[in-house]
Amino acid sequence: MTPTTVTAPGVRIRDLTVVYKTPAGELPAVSGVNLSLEPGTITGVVGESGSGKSTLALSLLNAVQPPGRIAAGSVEIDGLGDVLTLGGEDLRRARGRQVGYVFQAAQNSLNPLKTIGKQLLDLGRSHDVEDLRGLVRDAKELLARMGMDGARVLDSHQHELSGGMRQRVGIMLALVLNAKVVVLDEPTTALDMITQATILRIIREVHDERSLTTLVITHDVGAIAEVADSLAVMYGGRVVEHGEVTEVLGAPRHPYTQGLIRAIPRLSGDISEARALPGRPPTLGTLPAAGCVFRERCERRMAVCETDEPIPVFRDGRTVACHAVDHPLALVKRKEFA
Ligand SMILES: Nc1ncnc2c1ncn2[C@@H]1O[C@H](COP(=O)(O)OP(=O)(O)OP(=O)(O)O)[C@@H](O)[C@H]1O
Repeated sequence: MTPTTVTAPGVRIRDLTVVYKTPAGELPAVSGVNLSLEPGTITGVVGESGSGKSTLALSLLNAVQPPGRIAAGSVEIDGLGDVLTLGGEDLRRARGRQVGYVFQAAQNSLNPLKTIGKQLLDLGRSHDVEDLRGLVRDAKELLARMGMDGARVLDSHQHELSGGMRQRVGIMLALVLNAKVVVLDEPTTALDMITQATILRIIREVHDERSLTTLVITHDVGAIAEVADSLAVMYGGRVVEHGEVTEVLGAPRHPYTQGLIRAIPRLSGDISEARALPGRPPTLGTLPAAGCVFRERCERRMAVCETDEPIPVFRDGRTVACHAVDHPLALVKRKEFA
């Protein structure tokens, strides 16, 4: 592994809106999202299926595909600029070199006809890596770092590897070009709990060793606590809460985060204490056009939630978008004197 002295870059997502074309017109899957990834940290993004996590991850690589489209916003990465203004060759180079990624279902995205080693060389050539021997050496070291026999893995086809091994190969391919920003979308999906824990630990170690800025998408709130520094909670295309992971999980403020945490089954204690969040998350077609997107499922729903979308408010190291949390009295007053 090449030691590096370069400091980790920061990433600033500003007012990001991504829409998908549907029979009912273009509808937002990500709506006005603001999120900063602090240099050298791991940010986890959690939320139920359909909350916009993968769409957000794709935006970091300007890789949203039709029928999707980035309708507004910017994604500034230190040393690279606004990724959303990059195109063609610049964008292709940035992906892999500056922003490494493992997309959802990475285990299935390897080419079944080529050995992993051949795919590694293809990747190196497509990024004009001159020292291909060095690349192979780095790949082997990374694989060894993840507890695998590098030479054997590079000689294998994907069908010769287990799910956990393929997942680690995906992570190796995301890291091997020395990208400083790494996006991992559901890196542990479909793995058993022990393998999940191992992969998350490896992600944390490699992140620290290489001084990266990392985004990890998952629907597994329990698993993310082990690996992330900060946690963003998404619902209906919005980031409804964001803060330090221990604080968000230890003292959640948004009613949705509270519900998500109550729904985690605990290994110790009564399993019946885990209470599933009532109702279902919205789809693009059922997202309300005005007001709070979570109100249908919210036990703290108020009249204002029907009409006004809550604005994210930063207080005490935490950003929360909820009328009930944000100055409930001030809102009542505002209504009274309006
Ligand atoms: N290609 C597409 N065409 C139309 N709608 C889409 C498309 N891709 C995603 N969507 C919709 O956009 C919304 C956000 O999807 P996204 O995959 O980003 O959510 P997610 O939180 O990553 O969900 P999951 O955990 O299931 O992957 C969903 O309502 C989804 O149905």
